Amino acid sequence: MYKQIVKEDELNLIFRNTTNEIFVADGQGICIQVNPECEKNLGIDAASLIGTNVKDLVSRGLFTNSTTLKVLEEKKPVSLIQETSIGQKLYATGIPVFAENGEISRVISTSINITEILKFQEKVQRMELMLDDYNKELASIKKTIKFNQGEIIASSHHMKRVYEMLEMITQVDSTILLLGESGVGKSEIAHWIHKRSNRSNKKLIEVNCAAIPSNLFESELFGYEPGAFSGALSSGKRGLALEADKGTLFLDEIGELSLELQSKILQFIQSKSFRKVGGNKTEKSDVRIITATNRNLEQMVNKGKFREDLYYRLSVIPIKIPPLRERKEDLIALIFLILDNLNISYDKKYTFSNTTIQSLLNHQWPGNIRELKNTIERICVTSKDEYIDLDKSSLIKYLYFNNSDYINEEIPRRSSIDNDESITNEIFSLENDMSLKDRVKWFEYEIVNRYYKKYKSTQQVAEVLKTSQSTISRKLNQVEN
Ligand SMILES: Nc1ncnc2c1ncn2[C@@H]1O[C@H](COP(=O)(O)OP(=O)(O)OP(=O)(O)O)[C@@H](O)[C@H]1O
Repeated sequence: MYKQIVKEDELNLIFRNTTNEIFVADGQGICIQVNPECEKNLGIDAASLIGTNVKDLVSRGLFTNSTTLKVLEEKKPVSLIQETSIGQKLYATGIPVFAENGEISRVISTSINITEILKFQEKVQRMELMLDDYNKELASIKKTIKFNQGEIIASSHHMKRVYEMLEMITQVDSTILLLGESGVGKSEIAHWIHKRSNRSNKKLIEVNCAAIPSNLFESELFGYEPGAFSGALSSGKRGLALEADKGTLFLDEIGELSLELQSKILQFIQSKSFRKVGGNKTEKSDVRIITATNRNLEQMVNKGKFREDLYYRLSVIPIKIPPLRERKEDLIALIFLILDNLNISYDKKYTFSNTTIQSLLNHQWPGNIRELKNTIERICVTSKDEYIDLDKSSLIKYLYFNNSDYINEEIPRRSSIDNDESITNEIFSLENDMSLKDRVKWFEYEIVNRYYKKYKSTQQVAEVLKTSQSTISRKLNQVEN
């Protein structure tokens, strides 16, 4: 049988080279031996420790919680955590060695340095707390992300006020005027109001005043009698106002109506009655009216472009929906909502990196929610991976809307312009007094108009020119009104 003989110098070698600290004291608690690891942990050399009572070392503040003292007191093995004066944290175990007389002759303490482990543990705890905070934040975002189930995203101060107002007015029948830039969500809000009103079991009829040509507007809205005009259906037409009876009539882009049509609308709002085109019978329709515009109606009233009496009738409850750039707090919720909806529609799991979210948050979104939604959709559907990591400069190529799409000022009428060629000449002429801004607007109008002549549909032009139908209608109307 192999008999293991360990020589003393070999034991010494092990004692000196172990990475665990070894501290040996006698039965009185006087230090009699330490290894180099102990010198390292305490920041003091062996000579200053050996021969000193542990009580003195503790009272000098060299370390806290002495295993030696505890073992001497309890006469059994103990384990505890110590901290040394140089900031090391040790997990120490002390073991008593008994002499034949039953007294403790030695206390052997070994320790492992757990400073780094504790730091790591602290880091993990901090991360867990952060994760907890993120989860809470996410839960609160998810609470507001319920637009489809009937909630409006209102994390920002501005939108909270709008939301409070909306909640107050859903049950009353007052006329509402929704104001705000293109794409802020006016139509969505009109639908939201209807769904919450006591008319929700009836229809909401949406009429885009800019999309229906002026000459057809009256017959579309109020209907017509058989044979009322050439090309009319022989059965006549009921009209949208009657379709909306007991429900809601939503007149979008009300600022685009001609003065003549404005008077017809005023008459209808005042009396809730109308006559079909070609008819002489008075029809009644009980509708709640919601209107919306991205125009400055007050300014239009001052310029004589909008009837003052109609303006006052419509703005019984005016609600201004702030642009996205003024409600950054809603942006994050909208990003996640749009992404969620997209994932549902395309059965995908698109996720955005922090950089992508930050780039989206930093953009001003002149086209508001519509621009945000289109951009997110473009980013996702053109991405090879479901995990999308996009920085600010890469975001630019997904933004196809241009600020001028959202400006609603009018172009001054130039009566001298009557054909394509003279328009182009005038725009580029060095002789006239037109400002650069007006020339750009005329130029835009020209492009849109030429496409309109070709396609005869604002919807198709919008698709070709990659913008919204309302933008196209507005640009056409800027000069035609
Ligand atoms: N809170 C919302 N959550 C998700 N999508 C929204 C929200 N609000 C609006 N949208 C989306 O943004 C787009 C623009 O909204 P909407 O048509 O309601 O704007 P608008 O202010 O009526 O614009 P315009 O003046 O051009 O008619 C739509 O696609 C709509 O579905």
